[in-house]
Amino acid sequence: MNDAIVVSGVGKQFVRYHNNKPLTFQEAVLQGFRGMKRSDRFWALQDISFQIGPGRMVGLIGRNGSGKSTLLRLIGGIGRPDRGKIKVRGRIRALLDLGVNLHPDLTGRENIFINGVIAGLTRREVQRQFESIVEFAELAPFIDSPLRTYSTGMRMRLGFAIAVHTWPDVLLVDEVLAVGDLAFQRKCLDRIAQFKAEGCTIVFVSHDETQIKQLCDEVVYLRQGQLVAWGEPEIVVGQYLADNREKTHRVTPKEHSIIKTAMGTELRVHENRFGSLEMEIINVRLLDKQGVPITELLSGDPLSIEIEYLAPAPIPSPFFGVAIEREDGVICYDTTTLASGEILPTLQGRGKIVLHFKRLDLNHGQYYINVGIYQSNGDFAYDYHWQVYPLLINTSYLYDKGVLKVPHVWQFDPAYDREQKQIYK
Ligand SMILES: Nc1ncnc2c1ncn2[C@@H]1O[C@H](COP(=O)(O)OP(=O)(O)OP(=O)(O)O)[C@@H](O)[C@H]1O
Repeated sequence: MNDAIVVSGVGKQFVRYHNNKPLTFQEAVLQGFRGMKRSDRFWALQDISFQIGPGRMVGLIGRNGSGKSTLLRLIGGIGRPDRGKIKVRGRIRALLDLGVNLHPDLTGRENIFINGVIAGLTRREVQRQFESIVEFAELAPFIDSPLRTYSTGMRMRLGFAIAVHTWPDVLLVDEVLAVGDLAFQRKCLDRIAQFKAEGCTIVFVSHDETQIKQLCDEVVYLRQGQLVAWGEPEIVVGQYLADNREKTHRVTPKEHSIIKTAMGTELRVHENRFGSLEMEIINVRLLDKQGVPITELLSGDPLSIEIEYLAPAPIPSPFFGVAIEREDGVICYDTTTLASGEILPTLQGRGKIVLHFKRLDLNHGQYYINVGIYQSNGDFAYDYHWQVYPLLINTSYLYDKGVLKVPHVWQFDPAYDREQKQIYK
């Protein structure tokens, strides 16, 4: 076999415990002993088969609880499949629960030595790598403090730094990039890209489809423990996103009162409004640099998009998205709080979030600002307003083509020909 990883017919069962277990004998009698069965078994993974060639980078995608981490753990040798087989060639390094093996009472320095050795390095190798690990983790001033004085982010950085200073043939990465600030995430991604360039086989779990599409050669899509698709990132991620959109359609209530926005558009579910409405967008304003509500903007001017929301019950870490769509359906720009590295806390009640564009260099034309609030994993939208907020972009010159109006000047040099002739004389 030439493949680095072969997963064949893998199934994994877990035990699920029930909450309705009777607490007292009296309750058990009242429930007719139905709740006495404390648990049952379920398949977290079923009949999963795929192969990964050496040096390939493969993304695992799927909704919450679809089995991604379980699969990654099994590939990493943590637990055994109940059915089927997994074969991995070479030394594996798993970036799963970073920081789990770090000891709180030992200093950063001591942890580097112990964990380096656990990861298969000799003491001398750790010694040689030490400075580089500390530098990567950006922890030099704290390296002799006990780990319990570190923040979660600092521990993660140390865990990641130790892990990436070993030389694996197969690297397993589970969502670790959601940790730390944007600059550190960038550094982790660069390091992973370097591993890839050095021929390391990588399996990568992420909820960020854009990242998956950018980095991976292949994608495996899991749904409820089953393999839905495996192949080209563009196609498989496309299928995953289409499924998510379908879920948003499914959770959108059949009927809801029609609401008129401040701009005068009627919001109608299943027409221009989609989502479970557990959390609602109650007002959106497009504002110019003076904070004045607008529906027209001069290309190159700043624009702020103010979104007011209402969450009657707590909503854990939702994310907000804004897309600029041209009248003909071309998505000119699409961004989310998540993509910008903003992890929001649990939100409840009324609140406001504003997205500021320093300048909007779009070409002249009619656009819409689409606005959405999404469940933390992007499984579905709580509320998504499509083609509700119009924005007309004006430019002083109407003959340019394309989506962008890139600031530019033409510079003509009449002396060029004369100068060239002199040079070649
Ligand atoms: N040790 C365990 N015991 C019992 N059930 C488990 C265990 N580990 C995972 N599960 C269950 O198995 C299913 C798959 O979980 P898994 O963590 O692999 O999903 P995931 O796709 O990684 O989810 P997420 O995106 O939330 O991390 C879930 O229903 C989860 O509750």
